[in-house]
Amino acid sequence: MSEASRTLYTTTLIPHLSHNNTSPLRRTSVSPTIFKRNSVLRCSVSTLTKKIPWGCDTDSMENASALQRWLTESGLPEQRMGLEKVEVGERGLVSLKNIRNGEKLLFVPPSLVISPDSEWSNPEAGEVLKRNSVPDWPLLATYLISEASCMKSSRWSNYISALPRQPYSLLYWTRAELDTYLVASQIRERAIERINGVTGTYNDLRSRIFSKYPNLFPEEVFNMETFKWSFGILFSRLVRLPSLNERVALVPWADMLNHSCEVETFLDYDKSSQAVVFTTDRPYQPGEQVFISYGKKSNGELLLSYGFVPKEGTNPSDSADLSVSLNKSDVCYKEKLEVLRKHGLSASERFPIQITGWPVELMAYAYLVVSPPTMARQFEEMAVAASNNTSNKDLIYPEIEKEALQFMLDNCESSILKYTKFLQGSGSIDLDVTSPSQINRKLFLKQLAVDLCTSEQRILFRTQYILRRRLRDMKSGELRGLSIFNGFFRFFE
Ligand SMILES: C[S@@+](CC[C@H](N)C(=O)[O-])C[C@H]1O[C@@H](n2cnc3c(N)ncnc32)[C@H](O)[C@@H]1O
Repeated sequence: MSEASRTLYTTTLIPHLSHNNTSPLRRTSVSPTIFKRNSVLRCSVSTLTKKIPWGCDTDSMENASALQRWLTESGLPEQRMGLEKVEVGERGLVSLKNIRNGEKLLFVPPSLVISPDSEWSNPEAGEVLKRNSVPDWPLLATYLISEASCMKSSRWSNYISALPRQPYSLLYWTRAELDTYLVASQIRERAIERINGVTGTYNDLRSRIFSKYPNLFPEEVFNMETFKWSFGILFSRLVRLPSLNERVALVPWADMLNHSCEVETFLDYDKSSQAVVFTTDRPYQPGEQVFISYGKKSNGELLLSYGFVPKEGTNPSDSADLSVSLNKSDVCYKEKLEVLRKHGLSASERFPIQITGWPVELMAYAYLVVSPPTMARQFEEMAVAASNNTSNKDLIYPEIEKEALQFMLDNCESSILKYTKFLQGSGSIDLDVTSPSQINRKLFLKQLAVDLCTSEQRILFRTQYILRRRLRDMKSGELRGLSIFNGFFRFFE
């Protein structure tokens, strides 16, 4: 949600644990030091699994009010905002008084923040994860499940009860839904990568840790479904706090704030007030919903992590990924792939295009794809520029500029065609449902996909227009040059 969280979400999305072990659960003997007396029975007992409150309906105000009461009793100072049903984001924080521009709000004390150092209601489980050096994200995902399973005996029970039972992120879309609704958008690939990342992380934890301590981590509680839930919560609520060395944290109350593309204010830890705050960048009148920014994210990235798409044309950070590939029939295919790999790239790459233009990395990749064998000595510098690892970014090769622009135009046009096909056919998508709730879900997902594809296609149309105009200008420049040359030729004749 904070500006700093952007890098986390947009790069290596899931912390890396090795993803290669997908073998079925092995039940090994329990470590004697861990399996002490009734160590776990306090919390994660399988018969209670069904009673565990994995959050509530996304618009439940009952649990939200209980959360607010508990936070106040636990040290949250008096607030200038209240938690209410809102038009944007279902539940959100609404101004109770006049709020000035530049005012600090929230003041959530560290004791009400969940971080990788938070105490576990079941300390043995926490110790096992820490002994195994589990990184922050899977650690927090396991922590949330563990605390949820402790129900009322967890100090976070009011917080967990107010979390959405099914976060809106793309983690909850089935493969068939992704294939049907996001067929045109590159976000589909990113969603699949993310789902695979979560699955791999869970499988790794299961084989390395959970299966060795089944009493601490019973599969009835710590399974793929509950991990999908906890990762969904992390993707849509976790923040990085720049003033605390980018520490990741869940900040109850602050995470009830919804996102607006029109504000540029982020959550952070404020050393002077020793609390998590944000500073408004506009005034609010009583009754108005107060917003923060979840970071400079494209509509696709907002859909991926948070499950919503801003209104068309309202997101200045919006972009559409263009996918480009080396040509397999290129005589230099092997050499080009080698230099790309050397600089961390592959035979197919995605580059984000904005309404204002394309990145220099894409142009460098295009140069490499179209460059002839005679330019082999420049392959390396093109790959370096494409990989974003150089200060000398603005490469220009006038002799192949036209081919590079044409290559980008061809890719852009074939991508536009996919969007057009999806958008034209979206009215006739077979919803194939058997219940009213299913039809609601399908219509909801379809609307999100149509909104996303419309905004991405708009960016590609603009890119197509600019590319066509440049190519036309280059051609007319060439023609002008040619006619001047012909004029000289006649003169000398
Ligand atoms: C950090 S939570 C914000 C609180 C949330 N509304 C709640 O009731 O729990 C993020 C979630 O809020 C919703 N949300 C935030 N900003 C939104 C927006 N501009 N439009 C639609 N939904 C939004 C999305 O469901 C997102 O996954």
